[in-house]
Amino acid sequence: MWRRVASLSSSISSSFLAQTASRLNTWESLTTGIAQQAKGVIAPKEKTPFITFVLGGPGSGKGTQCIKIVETFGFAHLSAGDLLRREIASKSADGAMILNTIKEGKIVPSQVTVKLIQKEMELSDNHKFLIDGFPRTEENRVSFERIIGVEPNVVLFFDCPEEEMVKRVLNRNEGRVDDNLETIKKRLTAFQALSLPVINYYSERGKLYTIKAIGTEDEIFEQVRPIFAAFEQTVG
Ligand SMILES: Nc1ncnc2c1ncn2[C@@H]1O[C@H](COP(=O)(O)OP(=O)(O)OP(=O)(O)O)[C@@H](O)[C@H]1O
Ligand SMILES: O=c1ccn([C@@H]2O[C@H](COP(=O)(O)O)[C@@H](O)[C@H]2O)c(=O)[nH]1
Ligand SMILES: [Mg+2]
Repeated sequence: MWRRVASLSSSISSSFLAQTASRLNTWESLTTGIAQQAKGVIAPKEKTPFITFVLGGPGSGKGTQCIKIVETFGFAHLSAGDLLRREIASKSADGAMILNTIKEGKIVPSQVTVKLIQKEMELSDNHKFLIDGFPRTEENRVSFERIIGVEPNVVLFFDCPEEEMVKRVLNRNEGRVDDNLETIKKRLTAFQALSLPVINYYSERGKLYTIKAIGTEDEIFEQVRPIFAAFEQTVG
């Protein structure tokens, strides 16, 4: 089971710990983890987490390529959209709010999404994560760093022409409430206004890998493969 507490020595600075101590929820999860480890309840973490953010507009092929990355490189796939749809299906307290937000092509409050991602990471046996469709805004990005306390190692950007994205989404046929022309237009606008700044942020920090997301699924994966192959030795 992945525990962020176990990566303290390698990825969290002492100043981060001091900041974290002032945030009750995070501190609780840290201290609980430490106490459990001291009691031998959970195994100490053996590997540092390796985090990939998978970004791109609606229908750019993020989910499709994530399946291939999982098959080939053994990552855990956490789709933020799927986690939110699961909340709707489970009729949780946030379900109705999430449904309305998705129908409107808007972005769910960061705290809600980050908590869902955090829970999945903590439950996972894996240390290699593909976080698909997140962060969608600068605020999402900052929240993730603040709550989870780590930055991504790699950020993939599936760069796809709008016309192609619209065509793919309208043909998807999975019964999604947001796969209609009206919502797609809103999602594309949100992507341009809110998500591109996140992509630029990671580009400036040398973490961005841009994939030309046109062609067959296999052709696109041949652009993705060498990125993870290059990390395989070090990541495990
Ligand atoms: N290279 C491709 N060529 C044609 N169709 C594709 C390609 N890749 C994916 N698709 C199809 O396009 C649709 C959208 O793909 P996918 O669900 O992977 O996109 P996504 O980026 O995850 O979208 P969203 O952000 O809306 O979840 C799916 O029906 C998928 O099968
Ligand atoms: O981090 C996120 C991820 C998704 N959303 C909302 O869900 C839909 C669908 O997401 P997909 O990644 O396309 O499955 C998206 O349009 C947003 O409304 C979100 O708010 N935050
Ligand atoms: Mg998807």
